Amino acid sequence: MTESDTRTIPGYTLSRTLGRGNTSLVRLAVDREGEQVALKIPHEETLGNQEAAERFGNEVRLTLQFRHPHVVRGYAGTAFGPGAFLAIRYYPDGALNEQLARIPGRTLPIKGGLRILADLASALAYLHHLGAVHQDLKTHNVYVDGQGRAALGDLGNTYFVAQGGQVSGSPYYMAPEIYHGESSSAASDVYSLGILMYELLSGDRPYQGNSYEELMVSHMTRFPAPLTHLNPAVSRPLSRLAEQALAKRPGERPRADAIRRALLTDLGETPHDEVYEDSRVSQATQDKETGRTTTALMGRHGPSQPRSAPAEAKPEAQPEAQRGAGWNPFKRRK
Ligand SMILES: Nc1ncnc2c1ncn2[C@@H]1O[C@H](COP(=O)(O)OP(=O)(O)OP(=O)(O)O)[C@@H](O)[C@H]1O
Repeated sequence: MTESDTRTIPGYTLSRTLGRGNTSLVRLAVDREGEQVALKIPHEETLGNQEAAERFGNEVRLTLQFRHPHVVRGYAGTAFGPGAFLAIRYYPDGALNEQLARIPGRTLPIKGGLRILADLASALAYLHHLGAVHQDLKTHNVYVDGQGRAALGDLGNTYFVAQGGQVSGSPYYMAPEIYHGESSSAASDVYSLGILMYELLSGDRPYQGNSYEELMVSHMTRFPAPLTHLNPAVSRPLSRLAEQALAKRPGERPRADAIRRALLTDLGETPHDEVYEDSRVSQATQDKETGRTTTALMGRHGPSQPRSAPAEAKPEAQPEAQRGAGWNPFKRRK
């Protein structure tokens, strides 16, 4: 039992633990309106480490700021200090990796997979439209509701390109240029989406490796079989787009919105242009769908300082990469 297990958050009745990540403990809770929410409570070590605390503060700030049906909805939060927390929409089935682990063969019905991917492409197109990059698209950060609609969560590493940010990513999903130590971009998010397309539509991630170095070589030098060969239910145009999303050069990758359109076409729908609400945060706004008041209680935080991004993503700057034993291809490199 840690300090985050015993903390109380004013205004919420806490119940069972939903999960425990590297940054926070996630508890099911009921708010003042009697609605269930997931409460993210940072670990003591997170609050005690400036970089981790800033990442949590960033997640609170951006989750409350962004407004999109396929970005996990934030209801309230405190970004910094001993009372830091984030209240978000509760997903009873947990994260997508946990859902997949319960499905034999880890393979979703084709329409379910296409729908999740279309929702995620829509979320990325929205972030990219705002000039932001997510940097950590993976099944662990995707939440799917009872209707099979997906939302992208975990915005701790998201940053606005114009303001600069620290490069990060998870080895299974990381674009070649990030392995090279270059900056992340909308195109590196699209690469991660390409990996997810293979994962959800073929049942396997396209690049494998038993160490950081093996996985890096795989991302940099190999080319996966066309998706349509692995799953004939995938149309040729979509298969081609998935291959392009995995282009080694960022400039050759399609935009997230083009992938959204192709996915909707495969679902038999006519893709329309998406119109975005103004996402600038107001301190207290009414949520249109739920009527719930969203309150952003923000402590000392602001846009992160521009940093020289690439250095920390370089393999040589990753001690875990050399250790081998602690190797976890899902773990965010930061
Ligand atoms: N909105 C939610 N609804 C239901 N369960 C959730 C929700 N958010 C998180 N969880 C559960 O809590 C676990 C930990 O959450 P998460 O991975 O976001 O933690 P974190 O510490 O913020 O992330 P990281 O480990 O990437 O730093 C998830 O794997 C999931 O099981």
